[in-house]
Amino acid sequence: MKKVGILGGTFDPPHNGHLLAAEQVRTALQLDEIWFLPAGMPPHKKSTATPAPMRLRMTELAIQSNCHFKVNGIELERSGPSYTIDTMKELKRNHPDSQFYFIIGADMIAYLPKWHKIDELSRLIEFAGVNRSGYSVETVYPVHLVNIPAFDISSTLVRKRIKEGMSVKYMVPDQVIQFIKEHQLYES
Ligand SMILES: Nc1ncnc2c1ncn2[C@@H]1O[C@H](COP(=O)(O)OP(=O)(O)OP(=O)(O)O)[C@@H](O)[C@H]1O
Ligand SMILES: O=C(O)c1ccc[n+]([C@@H]2O[C@H](COP(=O)([O-])O)[C@@H](O)[C@H]2O)c1
Repeated sequence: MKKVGILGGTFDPPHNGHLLAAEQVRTALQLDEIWFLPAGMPPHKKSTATPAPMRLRMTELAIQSNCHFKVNGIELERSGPSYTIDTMKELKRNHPDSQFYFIIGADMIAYLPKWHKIDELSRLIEFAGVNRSGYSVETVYPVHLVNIPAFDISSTLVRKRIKEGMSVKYMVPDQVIQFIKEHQLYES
């Protein structure tokens, strides 16, 4: 069986906290690959400001330097909320030779009780959880915890800094910064 980590996210934009978490989980759990999964319409966010094709492209640019990282656009092909259970059922059907670990930060660990069909989902796949500043990793759900050097950064912070004209170098991969500048994202 191939062991595959899935990092689902809005990636508006992707940042080095995502890359750090993915690489730490990959090595700690000896996963073969990490698939970055941009969410079409994230279930608990009302709207995403940036169109899906741009978030997909930024995610492709972000992962370029790691040969174990791939991007999977499956959720962008579906309309309606991107429930993880639907995605993972489809991925399992299409890749019967793979065992999936869904990677989540501590904010999402806290939110697990509210996930759609969470009991069924937690029987279907494994969860890998990473710490994140300001959130507890305690949960009643079975989560493989991976302790990472906390990088206190979020897409919200990146968007805010760009809007205020502050540097995001070393917070966001250079190629993503280039894309953001070319398309004048997050400036207003
Ligand atoms: N700095 C970080 N450290 C660890 N995990 C993170 C970090 N940033 C994001 N994650 C995790 O990555 C996944 C995708 O996150 P997402 O794309 O929503 O980024 P975000 O920074 O949380 O965005 P936003 O600020 O817009 O809510 C989530 O499971 C989230 O918990
Ligand atoms: O399926 C659900 O109910 C569910 C609820 C909250 C979050 N998720 C998934 O968790 C991942 C991280 O979410 P977000 O909003 O932090 O980008 C992303 O892949 C979401 O689709 C999934």
